[in-house]
Amino acid sequence: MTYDIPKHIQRFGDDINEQELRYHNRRVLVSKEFTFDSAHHLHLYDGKCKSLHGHTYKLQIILSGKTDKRGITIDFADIKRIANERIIDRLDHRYLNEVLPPMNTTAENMVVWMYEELYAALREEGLYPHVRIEELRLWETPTSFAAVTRALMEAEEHAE
Ligand SMILES: Nc1nc2c(c(=O)[nH]1)N=C([C@H](O)[C@H](O)COP(=O)(O)OP(=O)(O)OP(=O)(O)O)CN2
Ligand SMILES: [Zn+2]
Repeated sequence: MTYDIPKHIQRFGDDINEQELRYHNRRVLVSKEFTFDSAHHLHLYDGKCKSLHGHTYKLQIILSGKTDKRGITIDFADIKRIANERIIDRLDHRYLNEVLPPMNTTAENMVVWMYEELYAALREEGLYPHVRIEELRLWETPTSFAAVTRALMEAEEHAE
C-alpha cells in the first residue's frame, strides 16, 4: 500500500517558513553515549583494583549549542565520529595504563583527559563554533561514575 504525503507537509527543500523560525537559534542540550571495554590497574591504591582487571566503561557526552535552521545543534553522527576518533577507538580493548598519558587510571583522571581531548577536537574542527561541552560522565561500573562539567573545568582554568 502506498501513502501520498499531503502537499502541505511535504518538505524536501531548503526553505524555512516564518512559523518554523520560532524554533531556530535555541540553546539546547544534546547527549550521546558510548561503551568500551578496557583493562587497567590502579597504583597508589590498596585494594582489589591494584590488580589487573577490566571494565565495560560507559561514557556520556552532553553538549549544548544553538539549533540551526534544520533544528540541529550538532549532528549526532559528528559527535560519534569525533568521540570515536579522539577517545573510544584509542581505549577500546586496550590496556589503559599503557595507552593513556601518564596518570593513575581512575575514572576521575580519565574523564578529565576525555574532556580535554573533546575540547581540543571541537576547537580544531571549527565546524560547530557555538557548541560547548556541558558535562562528561564516565561510568566504571554500573554503580560508579566520575563526571566533569564545564563549570568545574572553567573554574580550574581561572584558578591557575
Ligand atoms: N573514586 C574512585 N574510586 C575507585 C576507582 C576510581 O576510578 N575512582 N576505581 C576503582 C577500581 O578501578 C574498581 O574496579 C572499581 O571500583 P568499585 O566501584 O568498587 O567496583 P565494584 O566491582 O565493587 O563495583 P560494584 O558496582 O559496586 O559491584 C576503585 N575505586
Ligand atoms: Zn577498575
